[in-house]
Amino acid sequence: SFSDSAEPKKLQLTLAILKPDVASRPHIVEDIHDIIQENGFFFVATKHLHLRRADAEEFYKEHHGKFFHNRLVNFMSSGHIWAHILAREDAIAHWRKIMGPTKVFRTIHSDPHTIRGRFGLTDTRNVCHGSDSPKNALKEIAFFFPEFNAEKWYREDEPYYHPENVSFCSESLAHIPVKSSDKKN
Ligand SMILES: Nc1ncnc2c1ncn2[C@@H]1O[C@H](COP(=O)(O)OP(=O)(O)OP(=O)(O)O)[C@@H](O)[C@H]1O
Ligand SMILES: O=c1ccn([C@@H]2O[C@H](COP(=O)(O)OP(=O)(O)O)[C@@H](O)[C@H]2O)c(=O)[nH]1
Ligand SMILES: [Mg+2]
Repeated sequence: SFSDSAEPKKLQLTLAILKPDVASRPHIVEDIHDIIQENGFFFVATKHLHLRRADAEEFYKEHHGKFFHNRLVNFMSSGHIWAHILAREDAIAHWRKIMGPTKVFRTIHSDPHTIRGRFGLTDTRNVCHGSDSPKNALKEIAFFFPEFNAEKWYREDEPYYHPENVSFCSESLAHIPVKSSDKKN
């Protein structure tokens, strides 16, 4: 049954961001949300927000001192973004694969059918972000969704995330699992 918590955990969580270059273009956001669903990801939670400069500094502090750091932080705090907790088997690697390589000026030639290859503007304004390791995924999820308890999610929700057992709420941009206690038999 779906609720057997002894089942091995199948889904991995990652943090995806749609950056200000695309977040300001609703039709592209819709296309990317469709691509995410077509690739078998579940939307666990979504926020539409505007980072303050200091928050963008904090989020990208691993890049402090690099030549692109200042423009990256300015860019990331220049407008609204979408933050998504996504779940899928191998979510971290798969999301980065469909995003495509970082540098858009190369990616438009090498991987034109990836998300960055299709929609990217420049090496900075490159559409999207994806966590690069399980440890960073949890850190980044906590940054944007401090109220989200990953341990509790794995315990109470992950077993219910099956394609035939979730409904997509387009208002909140989240897949809502149907738990057996909610089902009217
Ligand atoms: N050479 C560069 N020139 C301009 N901007 C860059 C360059 N390298 C990276 N950036 C910007 O900094 C971000 C973070 O760089 P990083 O090396 O972590 O790439 P990434 O992991 O592919 O991207 P992200 O962390 O946003 O998912 C990039 O997504 C891009 O916006
Ligand atoms: O000191 C520098 C500054 C820029 N670039 C490159 O210059 C290009 C344009 O920068 P970017 O894509 O960040 O443009 P922006 O979005 O800032 O207009 C990119 O290929 C960067 O990697 C570089 O190699 N060294
Ligand atoms: Mg990165």
